[in-house]
Amino acid sequence: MKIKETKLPGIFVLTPHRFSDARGFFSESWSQRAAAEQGFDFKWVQDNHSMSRQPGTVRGLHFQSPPHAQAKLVRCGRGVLFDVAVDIRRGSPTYGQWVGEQLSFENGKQLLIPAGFLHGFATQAPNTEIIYKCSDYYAPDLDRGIRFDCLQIGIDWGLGNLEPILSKKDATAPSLADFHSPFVYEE
Ligand SMILES: Cc1cn([C@H]2C[C@H](O)[C@@H](COP(=O)(O)OP(=O)(O)O[C@H]3O[C@@H](C)C(=O)[C@@H](O)[C@H]3O)O2)c(=O)[nH]c1=O
Repeated sequence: MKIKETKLPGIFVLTPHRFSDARGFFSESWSQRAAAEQGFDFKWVQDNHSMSRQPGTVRGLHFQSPPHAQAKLVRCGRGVLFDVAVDIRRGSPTYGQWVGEQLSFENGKQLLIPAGFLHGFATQAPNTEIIYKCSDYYAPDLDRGIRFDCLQIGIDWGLGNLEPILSKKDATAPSLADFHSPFVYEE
């Protein structure tokens, strides 16, 4: 497993080794032991899987509030997507900053996003599937969102000419300016 921190401290790209042979490949997509050797201490309790039919589907930006905040480990099962994390920890030197990584079935990359960050993604191919581990269970009352096109964050989703396809909830989400984050930065 190759582990590389992104330009946004706290967000990592994990690339599992693929053992290829005539049949295809094998990889360990997560190893608690390998992660512990890197100083990571995540315990996953829920796996999510969603599929988006149309390229240009944007889901996000989402987070769950404490006491059920979620860390996430995200990968692409089929197709291609642009996965994004945004720092929303109050007092963080990188508050409001974002990082994006292209995740695909082909490249096998995973994005590790701790609690305290927004998560969202845009699909770049038909029928794209995302699979992600979560460190806490879904808590609908604590499910929150920020606009994917919030000007203060300024994410370049790489949509080109595609009109973003959003859920109703995401289309009416507030921007960062109208938001008091429940997360506080700890050094
Ligand atoms: C997130 C979630 C949703 N649901 C249900 C609620 C709803 O009826 C249906 C669709 O939910 P949503 O519209 O919120 O799905 P979606 O927009 O895909 O939400 C997800 O977006 C990505 C970016 C994340 O990071 C996730 O944490 C989650 O917020 O699925 C669950 O049962 N469990 C879950 O964990």
